[in-house]
This record gives sequence, structure tokens and C-alpha cells, in this order.
Amino acid sequence: MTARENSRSRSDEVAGGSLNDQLGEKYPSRLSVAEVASFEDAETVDKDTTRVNTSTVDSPDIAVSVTGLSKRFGEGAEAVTAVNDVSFDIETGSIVGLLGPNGAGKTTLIKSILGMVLPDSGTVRIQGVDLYDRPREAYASVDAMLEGARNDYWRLTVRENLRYFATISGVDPDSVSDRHERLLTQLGLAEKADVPVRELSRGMKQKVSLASVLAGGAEVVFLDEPTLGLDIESSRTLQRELRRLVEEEALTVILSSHDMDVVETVCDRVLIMSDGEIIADDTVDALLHRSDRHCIRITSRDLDETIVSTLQNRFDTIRTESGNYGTQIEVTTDSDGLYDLLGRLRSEDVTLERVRTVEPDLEDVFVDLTSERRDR
Ligand SMILES: Nc1ncnc2c1ncn2[C@@H]1O[C@H](COP(=O)(O)OP(=O)(O)OP(=O)(O)O)[C@@H](O)[C@H]1O
Repeated sequence: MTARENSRSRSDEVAGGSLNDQLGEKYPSRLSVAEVASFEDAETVDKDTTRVNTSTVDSPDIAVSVTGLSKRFGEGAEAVTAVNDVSFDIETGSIVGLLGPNGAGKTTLIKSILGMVLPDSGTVRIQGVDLYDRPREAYASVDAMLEGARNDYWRLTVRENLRYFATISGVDPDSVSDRHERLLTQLGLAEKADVPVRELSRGMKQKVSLASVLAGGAEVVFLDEPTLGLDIESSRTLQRELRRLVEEEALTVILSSHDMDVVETVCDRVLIMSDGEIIADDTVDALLHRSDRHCIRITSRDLDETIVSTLQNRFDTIRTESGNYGTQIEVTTDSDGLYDLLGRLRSEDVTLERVRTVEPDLEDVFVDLTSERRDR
């Protein structure tokens, strides 16, 4: 029996209840390779193999490859397809954002890649190694931080946490002490290295969590809401550090966040999920320029209720606001619609105080794509 069949039959025993819940209790929100590997049946683990066997590597540039992954929960009319035939590759040394509305399937997808949920079909290869056939080998270079900074050991100092997480990743902490010192300096934690984590601010704890994820030398990391609850400055520091690690050390990051600014700033590429499927997979830049729809903000003292109502009937109006500056109306339209809009305003004798094009941000694109999908 292969590892996959083996774990599948075992998992089927628990899948009737709530596999996620049971695993949620079993796993901390910060996983380590050793902890993930403990999920395997002992006899399925190839103990002699500790690193990627290059003969199985498809392309050294692909860190994670997911093919045809599907996962359904429940049976019959109650069944929910959480992930539906999802495929993508993630290049080594890149940050890929995973976005989607609540219930889109992001967590199930990430947990399937991390081996915390067993998919019904599909394959996952990490640095070319099949996750389900050779999990220990596949996870040798993977670590994850799920749900923020909750799983560091608060009584241990910052440095002790790094040593602890390196150890449970199977690495002798003395052999990576230089790396730890570098991480402490890079993340602005050096001065607090010997302070127990419980005495640190939330932002500092978050950084300790990230440092712990990287302490064992992980090359592929999954970060779920890494900036949750951070103030703007700490969030920016963390984002800068992530970019630096990706650019200088070829770290590969799969990041899930509801903060679109973070995703827009740090990610090279974004996967948007809806109803278990990937509905967009592109660079941030391409997503921002995916259509010729413009948002135009017009301000005028001549925009009375009748004209506003005409515009609202004719155009896709996002926002209307009145103040002592007059009335401001924001519409989204394409190039032809823009001429139409200006023609109408002219025919109504509206004097324009101000016309501004508002570039869509990632949040606008996300809302557009997911509502298009909902309306289908
Ligand atoms: N253990 C489970 N048992 C039954 N249904 C589940 C289970 N886990 C997830 N689901 C369902 O699968 C779908 C996808 O859920 P998932 O948690 O993966 O979405 P998500 O995109 O991570 O959502 P959120 O942003 O709210 O965390 C939802 O309809 C959810 O109710």
C-alpha cells in the first residue's frame, strides 16, 4: 500500500466527523516539519531520505506544484466541494498571495498542501517530491505559520524559541546559530533576544513567530494572516523583511491574508479563489490592469438630485457624496462610457469643478472578480 492509500484509509475513518477539528486539536497553528511528519504512518516514512531526491525534481524553479486537487466534505445533499480541481505551480523565490471570500476554500487548500487534510484527488509536489508518496522528504524544507503568532513558547526567550523550532525541524540548533543571529538582527529582535516572548508586544511576537518559522532553514513557507493585528509600522517591517528574504535567499512564500494592501505590496502573484476554484491567477500588476474599466470621480456644484439620479440609472455608480464643496459622484465605466458620461454632463450644463481618475486597487479587482463569479 502506498503512503497515500495508507493515509487515505486511515483518514476515511475520521473524515465522517470533522477532520479539520480533529487535526486542529492535534496540530498547533505553527507547524513544523517534524510535527507534520508525525502524521505519517511510521512504516511509510523513508528514514534514509532527508532531502529532495533530485531525480524526482520536475523543475528546480518550481517550489510547489498542485495538480487537480479536489476535496469534498460530507455526503449527499449536505456535501460541500471545498476545493474543486485546483492546479497551479509556484516558482521558487516568489511570494504568492492566496485570496478569496469566506468559505472560498483557501484553508482547505493550504491544509491539503500541508497534509492536514487529505484531498479526494490530485497531487501535490514540493520541490519535485510527491507529498503523499514521500511526505517526510517533501516536508523537509517546508514550514508554516497558521493564524498568526500564537504558537511560540511564551516562557522561553526569543532565542530559545528559535533553537526549539530548529530542533523540532530536525536541525541541530548549534549548526544554525549564525542563521538565528542573522534572523534576530534582520527582524529587529536582537535587543530582545534574551527576553521571554510573553514580555514582548504583539508586533514583536509576530516577528518571533516568523523567525521561528524560518529558524530551521525552511525554503517554502506558508503564512496565514502574518500581519494580523500589527500596527502599520510593524506590518511594513515584516513585509519588507519577507521581500528581502525572498529576493536574497530565494525563500518561497505562500501567503494568505484579508489585507489587500499587504498582498498588493509584497506578492509577485495572486491566486484568487471562489467556490473552491481558482478564478484568477496572475501578477499583481496584470490584475490591476486587467480591464479598461476606469473609476471616474466628478465634483461639481451643479449636480442636483435629478442629474445624480440620471447618472445613477445610466452608469455603475460607486459612491455619491455631498458637502459644502458640491456633490461628488464616482462611477466606473470603460472608455466609451467615459465619453458618454462627459457628453451627458455637458448637455445638462454641468460645470465640472474637478474630474479625477481613480485607479482600481487590488480590493476593487477582488470585489469585481468575486461578484462577477457570484452573479454567474
Ligand atoms: N471540516 C469540514 N467539514 C465540513 N465542511 C467544511 C470543513 N472545512 C471546511 N468546510 C467547508 O468547505 C468550504 C471551504 O472552507 P474553507 O475553510 O476552506 O474556506 P476559506 O476560504 O478558508 O474561508 P475563510 O476565509 O472563512 O477562512 C466552506 O463551505 C466550509 O464550510
